[in-house]
Amino acid sequence: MVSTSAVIASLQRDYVEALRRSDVKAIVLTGAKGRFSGGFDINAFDKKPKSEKPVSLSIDFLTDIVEDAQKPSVAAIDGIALGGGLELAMVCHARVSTSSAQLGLPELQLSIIPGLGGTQRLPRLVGLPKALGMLLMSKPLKRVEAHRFGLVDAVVSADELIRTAYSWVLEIVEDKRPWFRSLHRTDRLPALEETKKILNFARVQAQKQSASLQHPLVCIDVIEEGIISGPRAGLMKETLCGKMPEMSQISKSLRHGFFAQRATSKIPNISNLGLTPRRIHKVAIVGGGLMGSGIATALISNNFLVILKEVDEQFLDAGISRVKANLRSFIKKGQMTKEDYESKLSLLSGVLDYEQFRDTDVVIEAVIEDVSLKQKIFSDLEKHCHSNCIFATNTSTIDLQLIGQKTSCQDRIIGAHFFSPAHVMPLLEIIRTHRTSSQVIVDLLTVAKRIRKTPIVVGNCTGFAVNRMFFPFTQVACLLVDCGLDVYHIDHVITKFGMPMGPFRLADLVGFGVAVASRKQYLQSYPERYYNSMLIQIMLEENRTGESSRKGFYLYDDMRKATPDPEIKKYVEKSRSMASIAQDPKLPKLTEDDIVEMMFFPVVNEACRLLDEGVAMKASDLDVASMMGRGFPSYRSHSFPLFCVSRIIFLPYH
Ligand SMILES: CCCCCCCCCCCCC[C@H](O)CC(=O)SCCNC(=O)CCNC(=O)[C@H](O)C(C)(C)COP(=O)(O)OP(=O)(O)OC[C@H]1O[C@@H](n2cnc3c(N)ncnc32)[C@H](O)[C@@H]1OP(=O)(O)O
Repeated sequence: MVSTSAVIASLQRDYVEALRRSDVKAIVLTGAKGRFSGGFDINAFDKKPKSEKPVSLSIDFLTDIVEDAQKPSVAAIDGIALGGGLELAMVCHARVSTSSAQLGLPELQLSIIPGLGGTQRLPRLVGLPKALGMLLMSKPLKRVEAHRFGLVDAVVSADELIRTAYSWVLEIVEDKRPWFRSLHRTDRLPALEETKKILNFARVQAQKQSASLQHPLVCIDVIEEGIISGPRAGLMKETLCGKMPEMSQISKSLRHGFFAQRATSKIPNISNLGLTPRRIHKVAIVGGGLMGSGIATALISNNFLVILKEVDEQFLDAGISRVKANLRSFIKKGQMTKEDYESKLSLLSGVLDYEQFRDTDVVIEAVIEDVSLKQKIFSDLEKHCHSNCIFATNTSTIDLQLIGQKTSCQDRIIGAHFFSPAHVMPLLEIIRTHRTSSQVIVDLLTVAKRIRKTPIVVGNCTGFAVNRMFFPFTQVACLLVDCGLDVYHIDHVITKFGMPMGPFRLADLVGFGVAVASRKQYLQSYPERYYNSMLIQIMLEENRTGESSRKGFYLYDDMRKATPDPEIKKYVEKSRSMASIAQDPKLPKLTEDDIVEMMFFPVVNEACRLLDEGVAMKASDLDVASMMGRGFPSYRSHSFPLFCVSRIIFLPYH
């Protein structure tokens, strides 16, 4: 792979040469293989720049040489123009794109300040509100919108792209078209007062979106500097802010996450065998509950033919209604059109028996966590499906060999553990036994990519990887409460650390019945490191089941708003009296960091065991599992270096 600095150096050399040559009137910049540019090589940010002198590519090259040149340039954009790629295109004096083009500045999702003038040129081309939305949400613009907002000057077919760009740039030379230097445009910038209002609103939104991250606010400051003090001052501030050490630490974590996520489907002795994924067209789902309907939604949304089997009409209607509700939520979020809704729903059919299973390519079982029921289903599937059909189970904990015990096709049995809600959560945990065939794994990896899930392939054990890694999380929380710490203080500290919710709010969401059932599995499998708190059991016995009963560790109103419940004091006291632990007077002095470490160090230990036992193949897979399966804050692996399991450290087990 050619290094970024080499690419930039050759671009600069060729550009200067083109400007020098008298036989060159104008310049067209374009990409290769249907892509303009995916942006800077993200790896380059870990390399120390050769020269100590801060060479500003943005000013010395792009602005002074390209934009202020005596010869016009036009960017011919096909495919993606992201990050530095779009910034380069915006330096040109016009932009022509194909209808497949995607143009965006996704840098902030990596805690990188767009460093080639994007913070100055984008607002001047598309207007301040649109530019802020694109930058802060890392949301690209596509064809019609890109043209409507003025990011591109024309949208043509791929065949016409270069020819149109050539004629466009020559018409600029002949003064038949305007010669815009986007850095100096002001026609799309609001008045100063309006600018301040828009920027302050953006600051509030950025804070709401992620209070702990500074780089979105820094980016807004850089934009503001350019509008108030002039675009060149903005470029200077952009260059300086791009080098802020604290942001580069967070960026290091986010860039690790970017590559780790892409590395999960690289599985030694599986993905490098050259196996061709088989055509998967029709998928059957057994069980139309919360998970089954979510999985069905994910599949039909990505054009799979799906049959949903339930035990009777009532359950089937309920399952299909859940799928419809899920699709409507996509429409509400602007992720699906009303026309799409009908076409996707037409891919789903409900059944009450196995008759239509004969030509299914994959079956995903998603019934309750009952071993004998699952065994019966797999035995029936073997009778009704063709001999290459893949049998997947959505179980979150049960040993796959147990599930497939009553079949003779263990090579086709695999785990497809979705995370609730299955049509939203990005992670798919693929569990293989030592008998699962490589072809079946490759096929399911392909399904995962098609439904836009990030797969991690793990071995077969109680809890697999994600739930096993995090089972100490709730254990320690209950231990700390039995030792005297407050339930809501623990939840507050963990939420403040960056988790989507604390362990007790999570227990309410999952439901106490599931929590108690899965704990039994862990007690059987890992008795030596199991803390048997009675807290949840006590509450379950008094019909507190969590969010579903509107009473758990919190009280819930009709809008699912959680409010601390003073009533739980009696359960906590009963649990403490049953625990054989003396109240620790030092406990109230625990700092928030102490609590975070006590909650996460055992998780890191469990992660290291998963690696040591070969259940997980790469530490970075477990980083991805934590971030995408449990919402561990991706920007945190730097401040909690122990957690970034890639740097394995065995810790004394708390
Ligand atoms: C000159 C020395 C530099 C020293 C540093 C000093 C800096 C000073 C100046 C600052 C300049 C800043 C310029 C700019 O503002 C900053 C940037 O441009 S940051 C990068 C912005 N771009 C992105 O964030 C895009 C990220 N990529 C994607 O979104 C997607 O990959 C894609 C491009 C849409 C393609 O998607 P897919 O087709 O699904 O393919 P994959 O995602 O699987 O990717 C395929 C393959 O490519 C690797 N890859 C993709 N993008 C990058 C990238 N930007 N850098 C490095 N590698 C990239 C990806 O990891 C996959 O690799 P594989 O797994 O196949 O090995």
